[in-house]
Amino acid sequence: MAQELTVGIAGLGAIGLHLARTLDTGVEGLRLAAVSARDLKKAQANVGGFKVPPMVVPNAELAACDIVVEAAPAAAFEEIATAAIEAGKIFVPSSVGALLPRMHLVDRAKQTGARIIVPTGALLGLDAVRAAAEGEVESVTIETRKPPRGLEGAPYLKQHAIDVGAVTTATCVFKGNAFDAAQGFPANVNVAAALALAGIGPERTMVEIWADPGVTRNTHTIRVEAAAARLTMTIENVPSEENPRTGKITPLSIVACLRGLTSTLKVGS
Ligand SMILES: NC(=O)C1=CN([C@@H]2O[C@H](COP(=O)(O)OP(=O)(O)OC[C@H]3O[C@@H](n4cnc5c(N)ncnc54)[C@H](O)[C@@H]3O)[C@@H](O)[C@H]2O)C=CC1
Ligand SMILES: O=C([O-])CC(=O)C(=O)O
Repeated sequence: MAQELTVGIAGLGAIGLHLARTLDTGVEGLRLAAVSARDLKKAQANVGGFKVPPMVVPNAELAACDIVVEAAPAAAFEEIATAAIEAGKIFVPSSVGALLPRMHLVDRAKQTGARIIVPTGALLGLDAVRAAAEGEVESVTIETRKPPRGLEGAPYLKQHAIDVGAVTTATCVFKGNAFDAAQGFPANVNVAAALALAGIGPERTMVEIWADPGVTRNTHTIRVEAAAARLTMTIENVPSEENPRTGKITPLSIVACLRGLTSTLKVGS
């Protein structure tokens, strides 16, 4: 049998707590060893009833685990990522947008032996996008539509004095590349960052963000025009109760991603 890998999770919100609970119920080849959070006392209470309670540690100490999953706000990304990468571990980011302006971490990982594994997260089809990007790709676009409250608090909206609370019809609030989208909407379009990394990069990947009172789900449509194929794919994510910005499928995607690190049978590229 393959060796068991220990997992550390940074952040116990919509993604992290769900993931922690799933690992505690038992996932072959993986053991939840440690968690971190902003409020360590609250974290202790959250995991206290687990079958096998993990250690509650500061962010940097998660790097003692084989795999570090970041599921914290983007502002905490650098501390969590740096510790894991310096220690040569497997780093699985949720705040993928925060990786785009820190691509030096990828170079550093090459030196330390760390790996950075970006999960598909709230998106779909990154296997096909990666395959297409092995050949010629003309264009990659993503259109994100969220119920207005799923965009609340984004720095771009504040800078441009856009009040999504007042939106009554579908309104395009951003059009630009994935790099700028990730900076302006750090808690809303990590999917665009993941798409950019899978395909043709953050400068060439084009993004539209819509505040749409007509949708109840966080909806992402990817369009890829490539020499080998044309892709059009849509995912409609049920917003999680804990954080309406985050689709419920996100922690499930991370569980699937972690299983892929240890499973004998792995499906999809
Ligand atoms: N890759 C993807 O497809 C997706 C990524 N995300 C991103 O994943 C990240 C986590 O999302 P959610 O779980 O929905 O957020 P959340 O807000 O529900 O949970 C974040 C947790 O981190 C904790 N936290 C705050 N500061 C911290 C610190 N300095 N160190 C450690 N923990 C800290 C908070 O107390 C909270 O419990 C966000 O950046 C979000 O934008 C969200 C949805 C999809
Ligand atoms: O959950 C979603 O639909 C997408 C999301 O928040 C993100 O990409 O950050």
